[in-house]
Amino acid sequence: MSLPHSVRLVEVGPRDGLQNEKQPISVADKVRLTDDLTAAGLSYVEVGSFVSPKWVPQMAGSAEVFAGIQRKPGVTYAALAPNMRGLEAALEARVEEVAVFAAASEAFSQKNINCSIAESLERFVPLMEAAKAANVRVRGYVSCVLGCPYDGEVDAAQVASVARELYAMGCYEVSLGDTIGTGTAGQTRHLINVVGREVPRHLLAGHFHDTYGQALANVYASLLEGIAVFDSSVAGLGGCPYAKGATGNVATEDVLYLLQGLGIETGVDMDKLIDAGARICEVLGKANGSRVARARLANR
Ligand SMILES: CC(C)(COP(=O)([O-])OP(=O)([O-])OC[C@H]1O[C@@H](n2cnc3c(N)ncnc32)[C@H](O)[C@@H]1OP(=O)([O-])[O-])[C@@H](O)C(=O)NCCC(=O)NCCSC(=O)C[C@@](C)(O)CC(=O)[O-]
Repeated sequence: MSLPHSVRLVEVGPRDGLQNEKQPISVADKVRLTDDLTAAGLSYVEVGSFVSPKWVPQMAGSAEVFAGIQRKPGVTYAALAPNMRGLEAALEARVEEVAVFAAASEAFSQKNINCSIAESLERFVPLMEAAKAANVRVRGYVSCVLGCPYDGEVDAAQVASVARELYAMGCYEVSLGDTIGTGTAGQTRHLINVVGREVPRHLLAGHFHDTYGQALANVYASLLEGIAVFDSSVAGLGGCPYAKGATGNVATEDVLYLLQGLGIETGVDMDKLIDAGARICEVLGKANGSRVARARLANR
């Protein structure tokens, strides 16, 4: 299969990247991060989550963040919503798209959203109907597609089954999450082949965490399988509360560098993106998780 001509980057830094940070981060800093990312040319940003603040305290101020951002035409500002309550809050905050999230492993589903996989899918049905009535598109996530911190190996057929359910209930795209970053390129290609029998490949996205340093290889393996949408996080922000030692998502700067080298269009400006990552790392007092950003910043 030939490589795609263009790729859509789904920037998840303000949500997946920040959700596990223990230190307080001001609404102003979250707003600035989102605005910096869209100024760099990113056309899709997951800004926050409308989940229980007891479960994810860092996302509690998402409505305020949505109220503060400068909405640019052509940019989609999205958020997670796990249930009807989350959807209602998201609609009130004028979220343009929501994402529901299920898991391919039972143990992770219980730990993350306190219910079984089947229960989570049932819970999404009224949410999907209400979102459709409000003219809001819904993206679906499947977590633990290449391994679970509790159950270990995850069968690709199980991932395909959950992805098929999300697609059948109306998710316009299904993002496959290697939550603990243990997957390899060979496993990724196999996964896409199996899931691709249930959901058309052009409606699949790759969401790779970099815990084992395999994320960029997995992005490339996915490109070879015809995937053209990738979730990534500026400066490689993030972690996973359920996987000790987990790092963040693949860094947006590193994915952009890979894509530029392949001549694949994204519409993102590397220098502005690096500035956005450098700024939020300064706010967090954290090292930059992007190898490309570190190299470029050292040479400025
Ligand atoms: C799903 C629930 C709510 C179930 O949580 P629960 O405790 O089973 O639900 P509940 O209905 O009994 O509600 C418990 C409390 O939360 C409140 N509540 C209930 N819903 C909401 C809501 N929407 N917004 C605000 N508050 C809410 C509700 O009102 C109640 O408040 P209380 O009466 O105790 O004061 C909870 O488990 C939860 O919020 N989980 C979120 C977990 C999460 O956000 N995880 C991170 C995102 S997923 C991810 O990162 C993976 C991904 C997507 O990136 C892909 C990958 O890498 O794998």
